[in-house]
Formats: sequence, C-alpha cells, structure tokens
Amino acid sequence: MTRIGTPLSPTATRVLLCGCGELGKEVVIELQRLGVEVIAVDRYANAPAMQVAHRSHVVNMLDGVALRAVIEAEKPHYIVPEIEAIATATLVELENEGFNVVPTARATQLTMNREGIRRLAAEELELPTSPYHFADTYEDFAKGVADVGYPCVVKPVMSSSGKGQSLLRSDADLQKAWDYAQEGGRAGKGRVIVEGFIDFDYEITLLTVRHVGGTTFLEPVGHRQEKGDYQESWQPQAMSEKALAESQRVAKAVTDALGGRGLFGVELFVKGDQVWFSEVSPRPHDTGLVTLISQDLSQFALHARAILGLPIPVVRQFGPSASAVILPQGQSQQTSFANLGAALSEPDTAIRLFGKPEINGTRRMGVCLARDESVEAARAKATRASQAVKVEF
Ligand SMILES: Nc1ncnc2c1ncn2[C@@H]1O[C@H](COP(=O)(O)OP(=O)(O)OP(=O)(O)O)[C@@H](O)[C@H]1O
Ligand SMILES: NCC(=O)N[C@@H]1O[C@H](COP(=O)([O-])[O-])[C@@H](O)[C@H]1O
Ligand SMILES: [Mg+2]
Repeated sequence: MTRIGTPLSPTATRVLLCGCGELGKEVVIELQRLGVEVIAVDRYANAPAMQVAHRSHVVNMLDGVALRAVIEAEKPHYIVPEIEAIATATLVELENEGFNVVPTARATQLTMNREGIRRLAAEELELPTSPYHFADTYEDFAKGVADVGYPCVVKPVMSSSGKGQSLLRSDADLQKAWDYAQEGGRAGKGRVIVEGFIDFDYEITLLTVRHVGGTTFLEPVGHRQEKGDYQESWQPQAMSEKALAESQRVAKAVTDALGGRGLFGVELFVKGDQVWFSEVSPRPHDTGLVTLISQDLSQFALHARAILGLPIPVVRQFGPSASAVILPQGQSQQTSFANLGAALSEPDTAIRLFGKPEINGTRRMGVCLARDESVEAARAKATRASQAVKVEF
C-alpha cells in the first residue's frame, strides 16, 4: 500500500505498535511524520512511545486473548512488534486471518525465543554460531556447561538486554548462574541456553533493511556491552573487507529466511576475518540509536519506510558517530535530568530523554549522541555528554 490516508478518519493508515519503549518512540515519531495513525500498546501506562502516539492501550502482551481483543478492536493495517515478549502464537493466527505482522509473524515467533532463531541459523542455514546447549533442569544445565566448556554464557531463552544472563568461569558459578537465569527472564522461569564464550576482537550490529527495492546494509555499528546490556555504540566499525563480506552474507541469509519488510539488527561477533552469528532483532536495535545522528535516515525512519512499502534509494552517512547510554540506578516516579547545558555544550551532540515514567533499579532512561572527525573522538564526546548529565530521583 503506497497510499497514506488522513489520521483519525476512515482513510487512515493505522499502525499498532506492540511495545512502547525508546525504540518504539522513535518509530512512532517517524510514522507521525508520514501522517500515519499510530496506536501504542504496552504493559504499563505512559510508556515512551505512548506519549507520541494517537492513542494507547495498556495490555499484558503475553496474554494472547487480551492482545487479540485490542487488535480486533483497532483493526490496524500493520502490527509492529517492538519487543520480544509478545504472544507470538496469536500474531501467527492473526496473520493467517489477514492481518499484516511486521516483518512476519514467523520472524517474531522465531526471535522471541532464542531456541527458534538459534536452530534456524545454526541447523537449517548452517551459519557459524557459538556451540550451544538448551536445558530445562539444573542437571541438564550442568551437563550442557560440561559439554560446552568454560568460559560459557547462560541466558534464559526468553530475555533481552542481558536480563538473566551470566558468564561462567568454573563450577563455582553454576548455582548462581542457574538461579539468576530462572529469575531474570522477561517471561518467567524455564529453559536456558548455554553458549560457548566467543573470544571476539569486536562485535557489531549489522543493520539490514528489507524493503520494496531489495536489501540494504547500513554501515556496521560497533558496540560495547556490560553484563549483556549495551553501554555505547559507534558507526562505522572498521572491518576487514572479508569480515564485512562475511557479515553481509550471514545477515542476508538470516533476514531472507525471516522474510517480510522492515529493519533488522543482526548481531555478529568478529575475530580477524571470522564471523559468528549471535542473534537478530526483526526491528530496530538499541545499538542502532547511533543512527539518530550518523545518517540522514535513521534506523527508525528506515523501518517506517520499509513497512509502508516506500523506496529507500540511498542512505547518506554523516561521518564517524557514537551513542552513550544514560543508565542510572535509583528509584523514582519523577526523575529529572540536570546539567543538560554542559552535556550539549560541544558541537555535533544531541540527546534523547525517553520520558520513562518510573525507575526501580537500573534502567536506560536516555542516550547521548555525537559526531566527530574519528570514531574515537565521537565515542569520547558521546561519553562526556552522557557523564555530564546529572540524574536526580
Ligand atoms: N556466546 C557469547 N560469547 C561472547 N560474548 C557473548 C556471548 N553471548 C553474549 N555475549 C555478550 O553479551 C551480550 C548480550 O548478549 P545477547 O545479545 O545474547 O543478550 P540479549 O539479552 O539478547 O541482549 P539484547 O536484547 O541487548 O540484544 C552480547 O552482545 C555479547 O557482548
Ligand atoms: N535490547 C532491547 C531493547 O533495548 N529494547 C528497548 O527497551 C525497551 C524496554 O525498556 P525497559 O526495560 O526500560 O522497559 C523496549 O520497549 C525497547 O524499546
Ligand atoms: Mg543481543
């Protein structure tokens, strides 16, 4: 459909977003710019994307009955998942009934669960991955660790942003890692994956857009993670020609297998010319926040274009860029961000404050962005900006 109607009228082009965090907020802003009517759904009120949508609903998105009810009532032209933890079986049913799920219901189902995407990539597509073992019980988990060997990483099969994830170095870490994986998942207790630790030189997100005119790869985004959660990202990551070609091959294979239209974040580990597939988001990626300052069309604008069937003839790079998260720890329902003048005092900097209504522990509340002559300078500038922000609870 390349026609867009008038929002809030019978001709409206309606998009329903499942998940309303910082990534969804930027997608909604891009859809709003194109005159799309946006309905935002998440598990709590006043979520970031709800604050910029036409209207919103608070629904437990893991409850298929509740999710179906809101989708049937809103009759969106496109259903756009923004997080993994959704009743994806319901999305499959809805797609079969004629709804359009972005990029496809199967893609959301396979990537919601680490087992689905890992088996697709490693066993069907035969792409290089870390060695792995899935386990449901402590005994089987311990056996999996013995098979994979130390160091290894354990993660709940349903989790993101490092929740429930640990690095194990010896038998002494087994019990604690198992307990944390059982508590830390986004969708409760259950199965875990044990992965052999890949001693990579660097890791990237290869943002890949499937659109009406084909597949476009963006410049590789390098990033640094702590406890499985992203701290800073930069673009472009310098890579050997071979490693870049292999990354694009892997990304093409995975995104073609998932199908549909939209932007994907393909996570890869790189050592020399060697590349391992880690996982993929069939949606914008947190490390891709850097594209808000590095490109004329950000990953969010590209997602909107791809979804709506609009062309993407070129993506213009503005030069070395970086993002650094604002990741405070505290407890508040009225967080403030001070010293912003200092944070934005240098040229070519920007900030996003997500407007999350609550913090209870550690939560990503914003991000600082910077451009400079080199990636190193951009990273240092983004980090200076983020450290200048004073968070008050
Ligand atoms: N097998 C591994 N070997 C080496 N490092 C790993 C491995 N698995 C995970 N990591 C590290 O932990 C980070 C987070 O892992 P992963 O992406 O699987 O978690 P996640 O919870 O899905 O996070 P997100 O939702 O942010 O993508 C990776 O980016 C990488 O830095
Ligand atoms: N790595 C995945 C990721 O970054 N997802 C982003 O974080 C939000 C949840 O944040 P919250 O945990 O603060 O509610 C999600 O809605 C999405 O925007
Ligand atoms: Mg990841």
